[in-house]
Amino acid sequence: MMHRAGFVNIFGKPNAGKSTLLNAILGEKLAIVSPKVQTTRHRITGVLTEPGYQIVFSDTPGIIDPKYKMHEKMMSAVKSALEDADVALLLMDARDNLDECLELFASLKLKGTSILVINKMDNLEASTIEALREKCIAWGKAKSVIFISAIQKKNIDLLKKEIVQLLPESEPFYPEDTLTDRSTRFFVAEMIREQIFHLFEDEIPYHTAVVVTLFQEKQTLTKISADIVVTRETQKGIILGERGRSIREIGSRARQEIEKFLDRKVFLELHVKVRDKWRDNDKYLREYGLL
Ligand SMILES: Nc1nc2c(ncn2[C@@H]2O[C@H](COP(=O)(O)OP(=O)(O)OP(=O)(O)O)[C@@H](O)[C@H]2O)c(=O)[nH]1
Repeated sequence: MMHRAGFVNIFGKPNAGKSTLLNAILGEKLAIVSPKVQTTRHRITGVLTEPGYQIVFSDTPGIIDPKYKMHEKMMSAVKSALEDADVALLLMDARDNLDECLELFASLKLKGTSILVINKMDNLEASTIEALREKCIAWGKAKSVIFISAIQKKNIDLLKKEIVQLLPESEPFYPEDTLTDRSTRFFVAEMIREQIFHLFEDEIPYHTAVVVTLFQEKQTLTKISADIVVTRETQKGIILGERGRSIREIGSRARQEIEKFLDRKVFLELHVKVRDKWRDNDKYLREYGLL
């Protein structure tokens, strides 16, 4: 039987549901999902291996202002990801302005084939879906148009089938049991960062990076230390909370998530560090794995 394999990039505006879709397809919690925008800083690659095919996914950051150096890096990641993909999933929220999204997608220099994926169909009436579908098909720039609900896992199998059809004939790129080529440390850092997103409003999460400084597999548990890096002393105070209440909360929630992910007991130690302007500094960005 012919084997297909290739690279697929999910592309869309912040909050379109890229991380949720990736998780729905892979069935594992790989990318962090949060109702706030711009939580995805890295190119996360998930690998789906099934009989007859292998799909290598990349969850690229949404479109954003190159306001900070970090954002410039994210934008260049978006560009290269688009260039080297066999298939691009152009993902949009069904409630976003259609014309605006289509214009945006049309402006991308896509090399491979693209599928227009309209997410959050659970928010729409059937008649609205049909009207939208007609407009999308009339656009004509995508190979196909698929409505999904990433959160309810609706039409995910249909989408997978469509992707596979568009993949080139190729041997698999990764061993069969590979789920991702990101290190466990990376996911651990993301899980800690996710708790910061859940616990703090406004500015704080955007000024925060998490670096895992120690990852030790002991006989009965895994010992992990991590630094939460912020830009100002006042932010450090907020992360710590009154008598360390907030950081204990972050630690206990993150530990539970990490234990589920690693499927073993975890001892988690968190420290808060102040690094002035870390987001504009190449040295720090490299250290935090953002370069
Ligand atoms: N109703 C509904 N909400 C969804 C669906 N998919 C995602 N969401 C929600 O939309 C929000 C954004 O989802 P994410 O997956 O974090 O979006 P993203 O595109 O990865 O966002 P960034 O990380 O900011 O680039 C979250 O609150 C999700 O729960 C869906 O199918 N239906």
